Amino acid sequence: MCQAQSRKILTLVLIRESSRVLLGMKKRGFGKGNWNGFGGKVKVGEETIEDGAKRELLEECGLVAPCLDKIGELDFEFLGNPEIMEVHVFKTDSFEGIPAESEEMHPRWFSIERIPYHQMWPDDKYWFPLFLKGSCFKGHFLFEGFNKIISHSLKEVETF
Ligand SMILES: CSc1nc2ncnc(N)c2[nH]1
Repeated sequence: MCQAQSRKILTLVLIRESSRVLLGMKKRGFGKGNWNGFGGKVKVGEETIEDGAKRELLEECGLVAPCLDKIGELDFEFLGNPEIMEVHVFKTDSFEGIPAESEEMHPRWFSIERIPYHQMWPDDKYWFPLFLKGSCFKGHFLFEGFNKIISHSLKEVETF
């Protein structure tokens, strides 16, 4: 008997300069202890998913990003959980402000040669290199628990 599946729309923003990427150490909640992009839920009443992404970026590290480029869509599924996380991934290299710590996140710049994959979600090592080379991508990751990927699919796409 298959379970009905529902989807939760989430955002993920990566701030990229020529040779470095801004990541945030998640201080609490889901993903605590991982270096993540910035993002989270899209609120009811927010015009677009991109608006939600901009709001989360500002809340989590104090940066204002006037425009975000959509670069990816990642579906995360967890064994036994019918709710699929549909994560819309954005990047930008233009922002205002200085990265600041929040209750959620401790921001830090990482050289693109030294991305801390051992302290990131296990899926990142698959799609982050596509982000770093400027590709757009679509992927699906099936997790058992939060640390084991049972299966995944990932493809580069022309554009969104
Ligand atoms: C639940 S799987 C997941 N992978 C992720 N990669 C980067 N940032 C996140 N918030 C992520 N969540």
